[in-house]
Formats: sequence, structure tokens, C-alpha cells
Amino acid sequence: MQIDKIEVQHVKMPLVSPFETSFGKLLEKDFLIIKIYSGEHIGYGESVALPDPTYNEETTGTVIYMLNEFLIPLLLKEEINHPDEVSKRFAPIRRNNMAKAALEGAIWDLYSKKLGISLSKALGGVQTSIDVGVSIGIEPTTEMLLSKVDRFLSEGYKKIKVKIKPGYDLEPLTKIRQTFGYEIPLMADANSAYTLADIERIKELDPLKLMMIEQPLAYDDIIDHSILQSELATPICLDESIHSVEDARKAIELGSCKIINIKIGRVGGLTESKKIHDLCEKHGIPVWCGGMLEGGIGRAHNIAITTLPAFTIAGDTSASNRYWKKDIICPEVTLSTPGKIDVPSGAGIGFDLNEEVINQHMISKKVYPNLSI
Ligand SMILES: O=C(O)CCC(=O)C1=CC=C[C@@H](O)[C@@H]1C(=O)O
Ligand SMILES: [Mg+2]
Repeated sequence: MQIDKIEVQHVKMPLVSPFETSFGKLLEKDFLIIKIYSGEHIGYGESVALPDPTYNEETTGTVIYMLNEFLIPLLLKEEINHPDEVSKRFAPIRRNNMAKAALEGAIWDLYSKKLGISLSKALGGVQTSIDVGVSIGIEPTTEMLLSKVDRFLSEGYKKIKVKIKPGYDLEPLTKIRQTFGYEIPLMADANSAYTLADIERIKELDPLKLMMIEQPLAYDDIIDHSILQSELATPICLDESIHSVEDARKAIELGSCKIINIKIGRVGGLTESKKIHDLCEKHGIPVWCGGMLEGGIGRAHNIAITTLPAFTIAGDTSASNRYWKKDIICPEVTLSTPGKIDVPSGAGIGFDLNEEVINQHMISKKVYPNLSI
């Protein structure tokens, strides 16, 4: 695939409502749109890094730096024939997975557009519509939390994920169970807010019969999680600790989790996501696609990977209007039937870009001509 030029657009969009986790509050999201031009086709990618290094070590700023100094020059060095070659080409560069995934995602989109097939099909996806859930931040009051749960349940979302932290855990979750019952698919995400010293407190959540508790312990741990999982009835789902198929293998071998959340950006791209999916499928570990409050391009990539068979649990990929007044793609992502998103059948990600929205929120744009041509 010949690359004619690469464009990186930096946009900043306000969220429809603040999103608070155990590590901070987000009012807007700044992110990068990657466009890779090749003949008559353009492949689209999105950097999902947050503005601050609080979820992981990357930020939009570090992604810009890595793209500029290392990854784009490496990508342009020699022709790529298949998207799987991108992660191999980037392998000498340590971590910076979200920067790598942003470019690799655009190459996957380009590749499937050149073949005239959907990204889902190019990845080996089988589902034509996917179950989706919603992630709810730490809310200022229990009433506000309950009203959000109520709204999202009425929209049919198939998984309600609630952010927790010490002091904001048992009580709000119990209130949700008392109000909506034990049938609703409820889980909690702690974003590493606890340590093993909190084991008794975490075990108090077991009677709530949560689908899972996501990343209760340190962002870089799989040892303590294995100890916790051996004492906890609730399945642990790892998010922050899994950066590669190797991490997943070790976590599965240690018994650190029973479920894995795959975020394309966190693991360095779609090729690695597929590898983690395949490994989990082999070991009977269900997976689901985590979200990073993506704009429409990232959302479209999430939809495509979720069509693989072991994605048996609804992911975080909610409709565009969960986060945006107007998304950067057209059509926007909507629920086709309650709690479901139809997988687009058009070539590549299957969505066009809404350039008007992008231009309205654009902070800067950089163009990289392929000087080797
Ligand atoms: O709806 C989404 O995109 C998921 C939002 C979400 O839960 C998260 C986004 C970004 C960082 C974290 O706070 C978090 C997560 O840990 O899964
Ligand atoms: Mg998480």
C-alpha cells in the first residue's frame, strides 16, 4: 500500500456532561484524527489517549511527539503490504501503545477500503450487530447516579458500568440493586483505587452479584489481583494491567482475572487486540471492548473489533450522543434496537467524516508528505 501523505488533526471537543473516575474529572476530550492517503482511498485512525497521564502514561501530547519523531518516519520508511506488519515495524519502540494504535488503525481502515470490505470482515468478525453497554462516572449525588442508570436502562444498554472508589462503592451499588433489582447487568470499575489491604471491603461487594469488578488493584499489577481473585466470588476483569497478548497469557496463567477488557489503544492496535481475543477464546476467557470516550473514528474501530466471536460481553461502546453533542462521523453511532449497534457493511470503518464538526473543533493540523516517493 503506497502512502501518499499522512495528516494529523488535533481536535478538542466538550463532553455533554463531565466524566469523573477515581483518578480525576474530564470535561472535554482532546484527541487526534489520523488520515492516511493512498491513491483514491483515505484510512482513518484516532488517538484515544487522555489529556493527562492518569489512566496510563500517555497523553495527547506524548502521542503527537511519538508520531512526529518516531512512528510516522518508521511507517513511511518502507511499504506496508498488510496491517499486521505495522506492529512488527513498531516493535523496537517501547510502549507508547496509543500512539502506535492510532496509526495502525488508519492502516487497517485503508487496507479494508482497498479490498472493498468492511473493517469487521477484514478482522475476521462474525457479528452483524453488537451488544453495547454504558460507563457511568462518579456522580455528585446518588439521585443523579440512579437517574442516569434509569435513563441508560430504558435505552436498553446491556451492561451498566459504574465507577467506584473507596468511600463510593458499597453504598451506591447497593442503592442501584435496591432500586433496579438483581437482574440488571451491573458491574463496577475501580481504576486501581484499592490495594490488598482493602480485601475485606472489596469482598463486601460479593453479595451484590456484580458481573465483574474491573481493575480493583494497581494499574501495573497481576500478582495481587491473583490473590484477590482467589478470595473473591465476583469475577475480576483486567483493564489497565493488560498491554499485550503476553500480559494476557501471564494474567490467565496466574488466575489474576476471569474476564479481560480489550482496549485497542491500550494494547497497541487491532492486530494485538485480535491476538488477545484469540488467546482468551482458547482459554474460555470472555472479553469485551473497553472505551476511552472515543470520537466517532475510535468508536467505529471498537465496533469492528467487537464483532469477533469471543466478545461475548457488551462493551463500553455506547452511542455517539452518550458523549458528544455532534460526533465527527456521519451517520453518528446510534442504537439500532435497544442496547444494540448495527455493524456498518460499507468498506473500511463504514462511516464518513463530518469535516464541518472536525473543523469547528480543530486546534492544529500537521501534514506529512511521503518524501520517499
Ligand atoms: O464509555 C467509555 O468510553 C468508557 C469510559 C471509561 O470507563 C473509561 C475511559 C477512560 C479511562 C477510564 O476512566 C475508563 C476505564 O477505565 O474503562
Ligand atoms: Mg476501566
